[in-house]
Amino acid sequence: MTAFELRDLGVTLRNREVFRRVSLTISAGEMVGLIGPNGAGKTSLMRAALGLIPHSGQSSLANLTARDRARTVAWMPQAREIAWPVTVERLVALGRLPHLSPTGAIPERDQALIDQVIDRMDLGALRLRAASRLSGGEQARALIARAVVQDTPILMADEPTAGLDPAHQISTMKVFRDLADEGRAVLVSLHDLGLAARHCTRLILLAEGGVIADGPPAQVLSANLMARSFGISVWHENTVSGPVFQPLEVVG
Ligand SMILES: Nc1ncnc2c1ncn2[C@@H]1O[C@H](COP(=O)(O)OP(=O)(O)OP(=O)(O)O)[C@@H](O)[C@H]1O
Repeated sequence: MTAFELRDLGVTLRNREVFRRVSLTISAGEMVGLIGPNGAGKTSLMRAALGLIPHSGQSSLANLTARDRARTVAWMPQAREIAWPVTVERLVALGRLPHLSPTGAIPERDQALIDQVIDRMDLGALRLRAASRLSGGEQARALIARAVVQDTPILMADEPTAGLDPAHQISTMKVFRDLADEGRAVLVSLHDLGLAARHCTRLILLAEGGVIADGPPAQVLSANLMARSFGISVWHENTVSGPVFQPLEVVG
């Protein structure tokens, strides 16, 4: 089942074309990693898909009202700013806002979901701490939890694992993968190609002003495409504990 579609999407910022003619269909159940070198346009692609920046072409999400969009897509931007001194528990609960009745009371069912996600994101010990005073990685986990609690059919996250320690990077990718396996569509931009290789069902490689590869991780992470897009040599092997991918050297 199609979760969202982009048709001939293009973004030009300050007279510079970032990418053009990107057409994609993302389906329910897919865990899609968006990869590409710095400045390739990963953030711009996600923001344009959400209708947050001017673009050419179409995105099936761009014309939703703000409320409908918040009920359809949980969006985790790269900038992680927690402006208010709310507790972690309250911050996560804010993810339910698009679903609340006008009285604003949190229903019991919602509280159970909030508790479950706090547990899943390993935030139990932090739940009564002021979110604005957590470390960068702890704040990232709280913001991911807020997005997960939104309980939407689509999840989009811009570099969600940046700044997390290895254990929390892995557990966060597993949470996203579980959400995809449960039938949601997940799109995450990633610089860690090892995590992308292990946890994504599909990779989209953005470079040279467009999508230059789209398919299963083993295909997109090929030596040729990695040399062409990132200028790196790589080591990639299927092991008993899953695919292992390691960038090796800068080439060319
Ligand atoms: N507000 C803006 N005005 C002008 N140019 C911009 C603006 N935002 C981004 N750009 C430019 O657009 C290009 C794509 O940026 P974008 O942040 O989408 O890339 P990215 O692939 O997400 O990069 P990174 O991996 O470094 O996060 C870059 O060259 C960037 O300098």
